[in-house]
Amino acid sequence: MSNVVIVFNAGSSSLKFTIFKIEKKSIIIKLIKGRIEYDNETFHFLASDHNDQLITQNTFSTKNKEPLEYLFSWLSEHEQGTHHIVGVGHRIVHGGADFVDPVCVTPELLKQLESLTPFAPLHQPQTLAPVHAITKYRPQLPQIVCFDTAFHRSIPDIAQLLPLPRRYGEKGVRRYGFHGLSYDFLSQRLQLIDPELANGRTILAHLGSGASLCALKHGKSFETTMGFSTLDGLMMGSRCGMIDPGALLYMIKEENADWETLVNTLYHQSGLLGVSGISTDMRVLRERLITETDPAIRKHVQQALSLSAYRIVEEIGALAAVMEGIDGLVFTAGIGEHDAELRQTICLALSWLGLKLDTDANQKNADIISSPSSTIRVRVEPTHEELIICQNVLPFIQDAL
Ligand SMILES: Nc1ncnc2c1ncn2[C@@H]1O[C@H](COP(=O)(O)OP(=O)(O)O)[C@@H](O)[C@H]1O
Ligand SMILES: CC(=O)OP(=O)(O)O
Ligand SMILES: [Mg+2]
Repeated sequence: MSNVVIVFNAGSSSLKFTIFKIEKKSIIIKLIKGRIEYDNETFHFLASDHNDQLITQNTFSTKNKEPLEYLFSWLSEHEQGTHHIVGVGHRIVHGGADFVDPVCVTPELLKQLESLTPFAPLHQPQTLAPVHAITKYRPQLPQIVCFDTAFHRSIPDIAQLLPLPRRYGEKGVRRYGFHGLSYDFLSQRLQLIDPELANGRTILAHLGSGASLCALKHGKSFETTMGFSTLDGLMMGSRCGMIDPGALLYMIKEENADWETLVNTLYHQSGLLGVSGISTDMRVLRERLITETDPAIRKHVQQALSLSAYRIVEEIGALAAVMEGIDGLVFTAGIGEHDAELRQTICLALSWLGLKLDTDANQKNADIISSPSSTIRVRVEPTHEELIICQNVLPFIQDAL
């Protein structure tokens, strides 16, 4: 019987999970990886084995089945008495000012984390949902939560302030930063494969459905593009990123926009979707640029792609300025790992800094995509938020291993 840990990585567009086998108390081996994707009143369940071979693919109506209940019944069938679940790890998007280190779930802790929902009104309930589900379906399992905000606690105090009246700061309205588990993983990975970048001035670019940059200086987060909320910084799949707050004042005054309308506009209808009018999904937009025959639609798709790249270049410039230079650039997450075209646009725009792209290596999604004479080393590195969460779970469950 193998001891296994289940890790949940709930994000804006899906709930990913990974099942890890734990050997000799500390060796982590990936067994199964899967995701649950929500689509109106249905959910899709996909799972693949350690060789990334698809083992299950199903679609259900949420009226008939609760996704996590299904996951546990699937697990019971699938494991056939071979797996013993010893712990569960979760990504929680917001730890507020108080939670930095991973912590074991208690009813009291859950209440405290729920009280942070006003700071991340969409993500906090999404990332807490699997915690609630396990409390319901497997209450005996120890659950450990890890925070997306934690890695950014090293950002200088001055950069954590928002230039608003003091009373907002006192209520917790300040800059936090997100995608910290991804950045923590990458900084540890760089320590192994490229210590010079890990300890130098490196910009980590997490480009997925949600997107942000982290300025990694001497191994720590020095600045990041998301701030108070997951709306800040880069343009994303359906989120606007940084915009002039005057645009919100306009929506409120001229269109009587209420909270729900603003949430829907800024979180769900903006970004790539808003500008293209077509999709939140980078792959769909790339395809559409090739197949679309209507020049007006093509123009909008092209503008969405160009604006997304432009905003990344702008923010790289800002982060390089506050770090007083840049030695490395690392692309990660769905878009960062796979979209050679976007990486090329960004890298060409940074050639004035001495960045030289190896276009062949870039097309192949190679580990290093800059040429040897480049002043900035550019890497493509898959992120693994689930692995870092599993590592964080292990100290809590040593007695059970
Ligand atoms: N081969 C690819 N080329 C371009 N974009 C891709 C590719 N594969 C995935 N993506 C994009 O990555 C994004 C999703 O990234 P991901 O990191 O999985 O997001 P999340 O974890 O936030 O759900 C989508 O926009 C998707 O189109
Ligand atoms: C913090 C955030 O934006 O997360 P995600 O990319 O999962 O939406
Ligand atoms: Mg993600």
